[in-house]
Amino acid sequence: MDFVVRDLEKGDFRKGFPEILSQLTTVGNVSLESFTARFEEINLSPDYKTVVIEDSEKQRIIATATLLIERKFIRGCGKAGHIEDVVVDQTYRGKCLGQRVIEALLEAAREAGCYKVILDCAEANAAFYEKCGLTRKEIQMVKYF
Ligand SMILES: CC(=O)SCCNC(=O)CCNC(=O)[C@H](O)C(C)(C)COP(=O)(O)OP(=O)(O)OC[C@H]1O[C@@H](n2cnc3c(N)ncnc32)[C@H](O)[C@@H]1OP(=O)(O)O
Repeated sequence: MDFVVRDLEKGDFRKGFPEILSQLTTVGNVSLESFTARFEEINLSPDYKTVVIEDSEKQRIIATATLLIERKFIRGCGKAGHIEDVVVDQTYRGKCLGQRVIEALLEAAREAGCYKVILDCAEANAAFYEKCGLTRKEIQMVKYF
């Protein structure tokens, strides 16, 4: 099987990008137009990076994860990376593809000069992130609107 790790492209809408995200959470109504508008918006920013893995034989997106770079005042106006929306298609799990997308984002964060990368996850996924080299720290809090 031929797996390619690369940045998200406009054509990925038709290669199953919304479907892969629906294995993580509720995607809602995302049309090609709204996907394209959001893609163009984040593509202009140096502070967003969404990576995907494509099964090139099937031309399907089988994994994705996003890095957001926060520009801080603390730490000498340092930058912190936030990893979000990590998912691997259920038929491809256990093949180190999750690890590959995380490694790609950690490297991107390092290259962008981030002093740390953080993320929130369920207890059930903590061991996966520990395998990727992250460690536990503090707790998550939320308020939905
Ligand atoms: C910040 C966020 O977005 S959190 C949301 C995370 N995403 C989800 O919960 C969506 C549903 N789950 C998934 O998509 C996948 O199961 C993922 C992304 C969590 C893991 O992806 P996979 O490709 O299956 O993981 P991968 O094969 O790279 O695993 C790497 C290592 O972690 C281990 N691992 C993976 N998942 C788990 C787990 N839930 N518990 C314990 N160990 C795990 C693997 O066994 C492997 O260890 P090894 O190197 O010793 O063999």
